[in-house]
Amino acid sequence: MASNGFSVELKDVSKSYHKKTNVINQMDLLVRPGELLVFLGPSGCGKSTTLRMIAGLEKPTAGQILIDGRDATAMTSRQRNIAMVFQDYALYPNMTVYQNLEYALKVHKVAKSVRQQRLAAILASLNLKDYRDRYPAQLSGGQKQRVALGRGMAKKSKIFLLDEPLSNIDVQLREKLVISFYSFTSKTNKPSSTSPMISRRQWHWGIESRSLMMGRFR
Ligand SMILES: Nc1ncnc2c1ncn2[C@@H]1O[C@H](COP(=O)(O)OP(=O)(O)OP(=O)(O)O)[C@@H](O)[C@H]1O
Repeated sequence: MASNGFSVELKDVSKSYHKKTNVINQMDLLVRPGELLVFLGPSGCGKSTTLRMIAGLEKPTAGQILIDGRDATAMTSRQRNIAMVFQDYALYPNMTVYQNLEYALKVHKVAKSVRQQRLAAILASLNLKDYRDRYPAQLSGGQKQRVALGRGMAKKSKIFLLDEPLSNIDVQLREKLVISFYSFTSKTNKPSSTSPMISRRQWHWGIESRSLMMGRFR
């Protein structure tokens, strides 16, 4: 597919903690740019571990991870160009919603006018306009998850790793958010569930899923 998003490839990857039985055993996986992959499975089967290895937060015990076709072993998190939304949100407690979203853009030296425009659109699409000046401690779990999701959207990362990003969000809002998220990360900017690359059925998997990974269209 013509795209400048990043591919993710796992080759024969295994992972054990404390030299015990493998949590992940010889896993092979290829996610091409623009593809969306959802991990489904029982608690403890290794979904988060897989995402954490791709993000560089855990090292595989064996095997190789390639990001954009390059060995990820020596890559920093920034070089991997990954946005990861964690189960625990990982927001900065001393920053407001707006500042949390803006921080990533400041680090990447995005101009103020562009920041303002992009963040206004993200706040609107995530139903967060009324909360922009609140601190994380003043938000519900679902509102915090939306801020964490917004941060990945703001950065326009090449790869999104979302670990239970929607578990605290009610069903109606889930669908709206997934479509908003898709439109922000897609080249076409169409919040369409009829995209040739992602079928409606896959969207429902995504919406209901516990962990999901998506490459970015662009
Ligand atoms: N830091 C760690 N040290 C030791 N064992 C760990 C560590 N992190 C995870 N595990 C174990 O590895 C296995 C896989 O955990 P992981 O968090 O990847 O599962 P999961 O599929 O994401 O589960 P859930 O759906 O409950 O979040 C579990 O048995 C867990 O107890």
